Amino acid sequence: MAAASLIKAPVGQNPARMAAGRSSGGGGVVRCSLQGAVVGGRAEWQSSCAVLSSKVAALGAASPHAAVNGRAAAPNFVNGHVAPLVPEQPAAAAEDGGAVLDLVPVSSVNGGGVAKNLPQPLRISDLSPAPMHGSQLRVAYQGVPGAYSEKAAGKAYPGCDAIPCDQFEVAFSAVELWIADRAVLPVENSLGGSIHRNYDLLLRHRLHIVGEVQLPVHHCLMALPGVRKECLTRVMSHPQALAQCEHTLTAMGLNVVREAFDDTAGAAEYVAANGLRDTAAIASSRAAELYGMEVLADGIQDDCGNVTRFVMLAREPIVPRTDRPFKTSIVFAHDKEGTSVLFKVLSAFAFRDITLTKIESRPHRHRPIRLVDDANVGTAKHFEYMFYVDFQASLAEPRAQNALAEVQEYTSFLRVLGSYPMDMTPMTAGSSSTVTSDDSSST
Ligand SMILES: O=C(O)C(=O)C[C@]1(C(=O)O)C=C[C@@H](O)C=C1
Repeated sequence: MAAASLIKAPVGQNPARMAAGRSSGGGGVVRCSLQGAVVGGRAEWQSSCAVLSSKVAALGAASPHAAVNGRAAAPNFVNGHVAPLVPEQPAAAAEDGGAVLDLVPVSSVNGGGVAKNLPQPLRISDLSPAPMHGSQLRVAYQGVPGAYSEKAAGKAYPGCDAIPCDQFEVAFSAVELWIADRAVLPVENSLGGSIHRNYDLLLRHRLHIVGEVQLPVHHCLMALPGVRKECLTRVMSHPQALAQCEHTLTAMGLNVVREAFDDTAGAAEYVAANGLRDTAAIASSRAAELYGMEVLADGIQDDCGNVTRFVMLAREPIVPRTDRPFKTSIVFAHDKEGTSVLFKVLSAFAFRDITLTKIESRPHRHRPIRLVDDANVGTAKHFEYMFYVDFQASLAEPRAQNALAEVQEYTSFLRVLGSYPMDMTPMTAGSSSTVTSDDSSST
């Protein structure tokens, strides 16, 4: 299988998992047809399933009879990365009108018909296990119980087993090492902006974004029972929380030292555990309950619309659909000087009426990216900046696939971080309605 990989593997990535290539000649894509797939290891099997599912779904879009399980078109999609569109193959029609997905290598086919006496061919329904809800999922988050990340995990996967981690990196590793099924991590806040650390980690790890939650964040100022505001000389919390309450603290006359802590609830726990009667913490009301702190002021965030966006991460991507609003996150880089690459990339979306919801540039000069060439030989490449873009379209939509195929023309590195349901729950403070999560079993 020739490998003209066009979506490059960042440093530390397994290039085999980044198989992608052009439809014209020598594609790194695992070449499949609906009549059967030449499958190798698990990763290739998954890639061929994803590519086949996109073709079956495209057939489903073309004719009502070929619709499979009512699912709309799935993306042309390999291991979470867009594979260029491959020419459609005529599908073998099953008796019930659904397309037959023959993923099992057949030893003999009599006269072009389906092979006899072999295991039944897999169907799309076999590839999409029944949705598993939070109650059986282990979800890693950064912080201790009472952190907003814990609340976000519960919103994303109601009833899940939330696993506290002392660092964001540990949450990523917990999923990669099968200790957790998902990770839920904050990526931006409506007041404090992006949480850059996690953008960098998204690039360095191979997890996929499979969902998002928008969490209204309602901060409380708290201290040990009986401590009065006038006795305070210090306020501790997560830097984001301190930034989100800066003006209110000043307005309250608390011109005291601000001290950063790993997470909001951790700050409350620390003050309580050490009996600090000159120190307050900024955290959630649940943290106050958990650690025996008294709330001195409630709702001290500078803006009542204070919302933090979290993303849900998994080892495998979901197969995007078009039956609900989807968002797609990508990261790209280029090494072409002065060729208005950004303008061309943004126009690839604008001319297809695709709305962008985020653009973030991250300096990357000193951290090489591993690029994989046509012979699967990796070389380290330095880019001045990595650009993160979120757009409102599903990879199941041809306009999104075609936009990304065009973006690939302009960039030296492109990776799809995920295509996932948008969190459409109302953004009222304290709203805790559940979000459409990735509806997949723990993978
Ligand atoms: O410290 C917490 O409680 C977290 O969940 C982290 C975090 C963040 O990193 O932004 C999440 C939501 C709030 O914006 C404050 C802090």
